[in-house]
Amino acid sequence: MSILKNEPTGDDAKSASHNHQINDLNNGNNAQVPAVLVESLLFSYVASKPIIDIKKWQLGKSEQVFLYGPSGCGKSTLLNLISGILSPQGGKVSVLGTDIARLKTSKRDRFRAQHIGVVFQQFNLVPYLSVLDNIQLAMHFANDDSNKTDAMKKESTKQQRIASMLHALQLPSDCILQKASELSVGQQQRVAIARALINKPDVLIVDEPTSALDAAAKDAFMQVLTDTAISSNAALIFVSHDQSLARHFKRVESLTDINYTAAAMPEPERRT
Ligand SMILES: Nc1ncnc2c1ncn2[C@@H]1O[C@H](COP(=O)(O)OP(=O)(O)OP(=O)(O)O)[C@@H](O)[C@H]1O
Repeated sequence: MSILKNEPTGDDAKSASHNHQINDLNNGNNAQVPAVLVESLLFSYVASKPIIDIKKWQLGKSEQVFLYGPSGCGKSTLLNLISGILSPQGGKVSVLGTDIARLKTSKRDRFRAQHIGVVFQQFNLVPYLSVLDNIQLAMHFANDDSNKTDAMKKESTKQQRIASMLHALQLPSDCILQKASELSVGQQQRVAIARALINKPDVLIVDEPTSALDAAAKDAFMQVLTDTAISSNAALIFVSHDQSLARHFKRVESLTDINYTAAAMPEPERRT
């Protein structure tokens, strides 16, 4: 599925903005800089109950990891820290060398839109919008007005790019104008991947979106997800409690092994 790398796009604008931002911030275009680096990370929702305590964890550029752990061990919390939705009380998360929590809100939102793609458990598609509009919304948030090129502005180019992405994800071309709510669960998952990848993120974060699928559909979803992440050159963090999905990954880790707090928590699933 090399089309994701070859289609005509507003990439010039994106990479100019990308390089400028990364050079400015922390020299993140250096191949040595990991996609994600977690150092001495501490987070709690309430002071007396720390949820995340990770000394060091990292993910290389284009690397794929399966991170599993029981319900409540902090998987979604960690993903929210990595994507800058939550800010830690201690330590830091660097994405491409940038300490995302230290960016001002508007820069953080732009950085997230340009460099991080997220597929949520519930997909978070806008149900009454078409597939096209759902994906264009993500493109809009990543758009850097100061670096817009004519190509990026052209509606037809955007639509062509979305159509290529949907094709790569094996979605029928006529679904592009359908409302998200009219699609099957499996189709919605693929649209959620398309939306997460449309801005060519450096890091793709996927939070257990397979629970509604049967075994065969899960396998097909995992295959298309990992293939698309590879062809997009995105590092992939996939979290789940379902260890049967681990076989799709070379790197498999338990969050309870890297998170001191989770390891110390009395989880019902580990007591049995
Ligand atoms: N907004 C919040 N305020 C307070 N506590 C929270 C909040 N969100 C999550 N928690 C708690 O933090 C812990 C970790 O939650 P989190 O959602 O990260 O776990 P998870 O591993 O993703 O779980 P699941 O697999 O069920 O989605 C849980 O004990 C949860 O109750």
